[in-house]
Amino acid sequence: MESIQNNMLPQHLQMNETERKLLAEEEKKYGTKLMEMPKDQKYGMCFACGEENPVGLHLHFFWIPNGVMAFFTPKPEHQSYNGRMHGGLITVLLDEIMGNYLFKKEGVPAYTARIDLRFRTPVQIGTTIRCEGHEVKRKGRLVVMEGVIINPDGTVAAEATSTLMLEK
Ligand SMILES: CCCCCCCCCC(=O)SCCNC(=O)CCNC(=O)[C@H](O)C(C)(C)COP(=O)(O)OP(=O)(O)OC[C@H]1O[C@@H](n2cnc3c(N)ncnc32)[C@H](O)[C@@H]1OP(=O)(O)O
Repeated sequence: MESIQNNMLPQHLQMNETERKLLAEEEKKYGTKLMEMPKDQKYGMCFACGEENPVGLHLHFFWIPNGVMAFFTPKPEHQSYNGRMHGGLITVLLDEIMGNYLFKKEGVPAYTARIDLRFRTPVQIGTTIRCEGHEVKRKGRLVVMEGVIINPDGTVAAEATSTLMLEK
């Protein structure tokens, strides 16, 4: 269960209170507890999800029907123009949510071969955004995924389509 796992983690790896509250709201919406994807020991230095990376984003991913969800609250060190989250880091969130989902689902690394991304509205530092990803189609080892980031007011902050190659 997420809440038990979260409490057992060191403070800097835990989801914050707002993220936990939003997770509970999503669970209410889906009518079920959402299971967290296990952390991968082999890739502990991953910038987006690794627990061993001292400057990482320490994301937590949850299975949702046909996809994946995560929350992120950008800090001052994640900005570009004052108060606005850096677009490169928004790209990291989208790349990761699509790639990590495939990795966990298939059990082999999924390498991003292409990512097309549209920044629609700014993400403000200190706000909690919701990231979602789901599979669109596949042909052999090539998989097309879609990802979206939603601001607290429900507006789309960014959306992306990526093509990933599954390792043989
Ligand atoms: C917990 C651990 C953390 C998990 C994190 C996951 C999230 C992060 C994901 C990433 O960001 S991975 C890092 C960034 N990406 C890379 O480093 C990938 C670098 N590129 C490569 O390694 C290779 O280009 C790649 C493996 C993607 C493909 O090379 P291959 O040599 O295996 O394939 P090839 O180029 O021969 O193409 C094979 C087929 O795929 C097709 N293809 C390749 N790229 C394509 C593309 N982008 N769109 C459409 N088709 C594509 C290509 O046309 C061809 O079709 P055909 O067989 O029909 O001829």
